[in-house]
Amino acid sequence: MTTFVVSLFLPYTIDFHDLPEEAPPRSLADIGRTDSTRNVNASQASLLSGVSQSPLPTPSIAEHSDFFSQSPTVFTHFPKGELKPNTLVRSDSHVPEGSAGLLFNQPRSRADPPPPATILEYVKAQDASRARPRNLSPHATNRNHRDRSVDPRWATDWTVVPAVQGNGGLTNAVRAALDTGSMSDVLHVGLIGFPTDVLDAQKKTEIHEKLESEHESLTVFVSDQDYDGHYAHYCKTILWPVFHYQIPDHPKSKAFEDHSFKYYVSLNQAFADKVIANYKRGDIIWIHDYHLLLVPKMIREKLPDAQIGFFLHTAFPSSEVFRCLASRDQLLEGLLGANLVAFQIDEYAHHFLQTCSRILSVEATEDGLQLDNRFVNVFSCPIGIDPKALAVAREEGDVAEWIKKVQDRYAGKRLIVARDKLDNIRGVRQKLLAYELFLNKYPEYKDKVVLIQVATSTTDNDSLASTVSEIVTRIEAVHSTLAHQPLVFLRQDISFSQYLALLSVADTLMITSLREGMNLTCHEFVICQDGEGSSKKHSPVILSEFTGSAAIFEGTELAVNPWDYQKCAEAIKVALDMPDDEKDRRYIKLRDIVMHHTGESWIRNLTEQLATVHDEHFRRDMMSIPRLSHNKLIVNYKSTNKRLFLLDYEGTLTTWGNVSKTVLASPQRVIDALNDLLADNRNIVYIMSGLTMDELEMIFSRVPGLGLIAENGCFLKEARQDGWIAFADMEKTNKWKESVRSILQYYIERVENSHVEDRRCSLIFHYKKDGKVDEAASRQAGDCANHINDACENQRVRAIPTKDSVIIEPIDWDKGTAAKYIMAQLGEEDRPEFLFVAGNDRDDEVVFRWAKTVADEGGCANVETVTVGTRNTVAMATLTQGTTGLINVLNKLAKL
Ligand SMILES: O=P(O)(O)OC[C@H]1O[C@H](O[C@H]2O[C@H](CO)[C@@H](O)[C@H](O)[C@H]2O)[C@H](O)[C@@H](O)[C@@H]1O
Repeated sequence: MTTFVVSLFLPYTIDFHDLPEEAPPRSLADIGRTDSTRNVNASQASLLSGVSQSPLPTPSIAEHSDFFSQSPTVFTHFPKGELKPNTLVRSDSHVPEGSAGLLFNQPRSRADPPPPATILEYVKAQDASRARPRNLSPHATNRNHRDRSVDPRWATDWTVVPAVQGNGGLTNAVRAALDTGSMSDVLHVGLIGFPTDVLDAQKKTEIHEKLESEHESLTVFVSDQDYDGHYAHYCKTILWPVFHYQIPDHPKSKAFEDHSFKYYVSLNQAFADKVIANYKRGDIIWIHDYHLLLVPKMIREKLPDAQIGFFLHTAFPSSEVFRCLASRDQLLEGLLGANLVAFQIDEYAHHFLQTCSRILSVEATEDGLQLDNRFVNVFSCPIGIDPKALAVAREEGDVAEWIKKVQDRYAGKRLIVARDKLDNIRGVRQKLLAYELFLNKYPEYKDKVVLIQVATSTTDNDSLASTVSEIVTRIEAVHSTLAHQPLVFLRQDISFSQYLALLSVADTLMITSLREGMNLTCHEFVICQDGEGSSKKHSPVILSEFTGSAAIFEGTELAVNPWDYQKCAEAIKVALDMPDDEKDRRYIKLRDIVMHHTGESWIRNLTEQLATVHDEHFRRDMMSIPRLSHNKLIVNYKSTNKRLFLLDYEGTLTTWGNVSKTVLASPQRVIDALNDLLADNRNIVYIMSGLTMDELEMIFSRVPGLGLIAENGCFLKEARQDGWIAFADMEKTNKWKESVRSILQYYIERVENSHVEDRRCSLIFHYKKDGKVDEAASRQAGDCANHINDACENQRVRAIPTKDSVIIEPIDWDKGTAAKYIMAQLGEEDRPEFLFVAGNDRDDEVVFRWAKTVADEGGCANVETVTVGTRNTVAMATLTQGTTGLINVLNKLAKL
């Protein structure tokens, strides 16, 4: 049994080391590196050898950069500088887009340049392309076009090296799970991290084979156009900002049109095809992150029984933000191909449930989403780090040396450290503004504190970079003196050893992301702060409340709202002034959390959860639910003297129609079957229904002794008794109805031909128009259900969207609670020896579940639950002949 770990980038890439290096791309300067960064320069070398020390008490910013510019080659990305496959990497890798090729010798993209940034230019380009003669290749007139043909120079020597880009947290978690045996037989599926148009077919085959046979990796090859269009354009320009609450609506934004969605689809399809071609029955498929949202559905279409899990590493926004995406339906439907969709924290899972219920009008429950013929479980499970491997890495290589160097260089200073990718979501601008405010507000700290901010740049964020530069310059101009610079702003990455050293000596770590799925840097900080004697720090973490990590740190961090500069400035002061005993108290809890939520336990939880839900889905699948065995039923019926029947009405004993339109007289054969059953006084029979008490009385007036459950469990007429029992408190009911009615009024005004049906204990919002449901109406209905669920949470009511209505009913009373009551009333003496439950719909599942508990707990020896519907169910048996089949069964029993 193989586990496919499907994520955009493989944990490996290729270095074509013997080849003359490719010319750097135009954006190189933006990335903040030059080609010389591949070599250690003289001053860095002398610094590294420890020969040179700055003559100034504290160095200038440029010298600070020199101080940290150890040897920015690929080796500095790994502990001990080893290029060992499966090595530990930084969890939040933050490798700037397109920069991996600067570390290794790798081809550049042959794809056409991106569409112009402004709408105006885009329209001009479109017009020009339309005016082009038909028989001419569009590339022939494109001056920027790069030659797409293969280049024989790349048929050179190459080696497999660990990748620096991709999801470091995932790589570390898989490695830890393999080490501990929580996982075995893994097959990674992904890109090798650079554009491959330039490689010939033979080279691609060689690479594919080597990675498959020696590194358990299946390489997905896509065209450079798909690669760029998918990653740089759709993922980075549209999905990434939206998933982090930034709607790209600036007129200059390239996201004005989803021109790149087609590349997203195409790359997702290539991933799905690769998995499908290599899948064997019983394999497990895990798909990771926002780059591959469509893959679950694409795989499900070809492998209906496969065990598919999806984990989203980023945040998932509120439905109000998600709905701005033009391809929102396809993206959600893509995810719903999985058996399990998992998120870092409950908040994101909740947003996803709400978004699906709102946009796709599907029923959301606490556990997941009920689709027409399948259930998709939704779950949250935070990723973590590998604390053991990190602790070992801290003891190795030149980490101790760097700790010493940093301590010496900043002796007597309090250090605030941070390492972020310089993109809009990391809140670096906000952090600098808060720090500036701190320096202004608390001048007594000016000479005592240094913020070391490592900002790994992105390729395409000129405006953010210049805003940040302005703030850096201002802080320097106002607060730096000849002897002290309170800000060290590094526009390039530091080595792994320096990173561990900085985290070890810091007096606080400051993370101010505006949104972030998790943020594993602060987990790594916690581990680095541990130690004995003088190496023990236990410094606090200042952490944005908008990160997943803040949700699991339970207040042991100093939580901040990054937009609240005053509070952020105060948090810095609190962190620096914190007494040791409080530091220790917070630290011990933080460490427990980080040690508990590890990458390895994350994999274990996800694997277990997926196996459980897949098994459940498989059992629920109609194909695997056995047909009702008439023989067994007859034998059990004949051998028992106390029998209880709970029979759903609409859709089970009579053909399904809208609740309000069900014919108020039941077919004679139903009446006859029920009367025949009741003729045997060893039988107790109940009808379960959404209809009102009056409606049921009218329909079953000719079946004396029949028990009735009205309005889905809110009212009960006990078998062979007169009068009704009301479970719901009518005063409370009238109160919630009043609030719900006012919400419904808003939707009635907006949805043509909609109306509200008022039942005693429930309200039904009907929105079917001329027998059809239009898309806009069903979207409004989804909104309506969410609106009610949010607003009336405390009133114990829920709104459930169905295909043509929204049912608003109490949470505390349902058919299951009525069934439980009936059983309790029968008492020990009359406890049934035979229990038969029949239903067809969502609201019957609670009764099936209750009956199963009765059987499991030994409350009844012969329990049979049967569904006449086609939905997923927990019922033990199915009756494919529908209502007719059920009536035949009842007739048969009555005649025995
Ligand atoms: O920049 P990308 O190649 O598109 O990848 C996105 C980011 O992936 C990783 O971060 C995500 O996963 C982390 C671990 O689950 C989580 O902490 C973070 O919040 C997620 O965004 C990677 O660490 C980042 O460098 C990438 O930018």
